[in-house]
Amino acid sequence: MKTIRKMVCLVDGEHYLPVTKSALDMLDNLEHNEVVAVVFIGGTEKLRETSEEGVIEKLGRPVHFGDNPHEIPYDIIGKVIEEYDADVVMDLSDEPIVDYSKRFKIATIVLDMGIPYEGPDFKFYPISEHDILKKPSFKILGTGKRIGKTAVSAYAARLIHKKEYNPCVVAMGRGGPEEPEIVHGDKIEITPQYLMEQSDKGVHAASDHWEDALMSRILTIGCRRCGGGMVGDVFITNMKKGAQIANEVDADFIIIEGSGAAIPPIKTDKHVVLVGANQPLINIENFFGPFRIKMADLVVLTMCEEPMASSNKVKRIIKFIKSINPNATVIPTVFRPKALADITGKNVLFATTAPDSIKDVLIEHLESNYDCKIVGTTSHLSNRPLLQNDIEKYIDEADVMLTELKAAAVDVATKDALKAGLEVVYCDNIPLVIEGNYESLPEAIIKVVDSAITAFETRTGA
Ligand SMILES: Nc1ncnc2c1ncn2[C@@H]1O[C@H](COP(=O)(O)OP(=O)(O)OP(=O)(O)O)[C@@H](O)[C@H]1O
Ligand SMILES: O=C(O)[C@@H](COP(=O)(O)O)OP(=O)(O)O
Repeated sequence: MKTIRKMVCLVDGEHYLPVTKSALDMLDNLEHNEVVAVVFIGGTEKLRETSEEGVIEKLGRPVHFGDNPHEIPYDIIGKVIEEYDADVVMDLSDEPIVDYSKRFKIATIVLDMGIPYEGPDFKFYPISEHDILKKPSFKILGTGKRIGKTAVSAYAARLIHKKEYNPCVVAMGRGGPEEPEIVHGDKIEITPQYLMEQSDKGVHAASDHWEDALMSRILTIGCRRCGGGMVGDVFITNMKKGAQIANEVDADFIIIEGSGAAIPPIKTDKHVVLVGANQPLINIENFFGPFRIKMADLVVLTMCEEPMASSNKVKRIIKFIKSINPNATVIPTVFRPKALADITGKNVLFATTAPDSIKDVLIEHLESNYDCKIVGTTSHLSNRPLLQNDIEKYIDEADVMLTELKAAAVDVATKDALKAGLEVVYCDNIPLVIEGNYESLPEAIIKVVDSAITAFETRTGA
């Protein structure tokens, strides 16, 4: 037997009330649907009856109003959903009361309460979350691709390990394995030759769980996903299986890592949200950027330097994040490369996915910190033909291929370098907090870990 859907409808004064009433009656007459309440979200043009009592009488059901008739009562929408324990919100309004941006704001509120938001030609679903983890956990999600989720995930795993908790990472990626794959970064030595063997077997050996395992030397579990919706759900993923494996392995804290702007469909105790200051402001401040930001206990704002982001842009993003999620800690950072093996005095060919515009900063950092010479750089690690051209250009001058473990790092960069007799050294991206009055990143991460452990213990009585 299907249950009845309790529906809250959003209506306005830009529709003639009898027209709105006929839509409400129609929705009410649908089998399995009950309009439990109406929220009046503004407008006057078609109202002959302007008193609240008059509108309630004309619509024939409970109607809720905000204090200011010229503003959408976002808070009232949330309260009404709660009061009526609604299952869905149906929007019967239109321009000029709602526009695209206002609808995304409404959607953010509704979806955050775990129910769908519908209109005549759209339906947004809340994200799915499997409640299956049997250990304390947090998840790392982001507002876009290549903004540092993996770098921060690996950094957090190392910190947690130092605290003598035993973490594992479950990562999903679009190049992940058909069946969740365990990489024992804690036990095996992940050498370039070992990664080549994996790659020759058809494995995407530069997938995020390999990167996490190499950078942090902990156990990781790799999963795949296809598709990413606007809110953050994926179309398919084997992450549920991956999370179940995490319950069984020798680890006592679980980091669940997202892919692109897709949110891992696994319920966790806390959330770390990565936002790239290099991203267009519209994607951070509008659409479903705020939905992700509101989930955060900690926001790591990455790429906070020129030319990716001016200091004014960074300040504006921090202010915006604090305005919509005042409880979250916000830490602005930049990334700097760290070689995982000695490259002192070597001639280095550096392969990265970082944009060309930051190349000189990264070269300067490597040369001054490692006393090496960067004889060539390619920022085409994720474009195989261009990468191959760049490698051919510089390979004769280099002793070492220094590469991030991403994209074509194994099947092209490592392979070509080994073939040419070069040493291959992998490179991590370390988040550093920018100058200013900000919390320490390690402390903020450990705070999230501790609060996740407390939340887990409270939730499970453990
Ligand atoms: N100083 C910098 N400025 C801009 N980009 C940088 C800088 N340093 C590193 N990067 C780039 O930042 C990105 C960080 O990638 P990271 O993998 O951590 O992000 P992600 O969101 O997890 O993506 P993926 O899942 O592909 O690994 C890389 O492309 C790296 O080359
Ligand atoms: O493309 C993706 O799904 C991952 C990387 O995938 P893998 O290479 O790890 O499979 O990158 P992200 O979007 O997290 O920045």
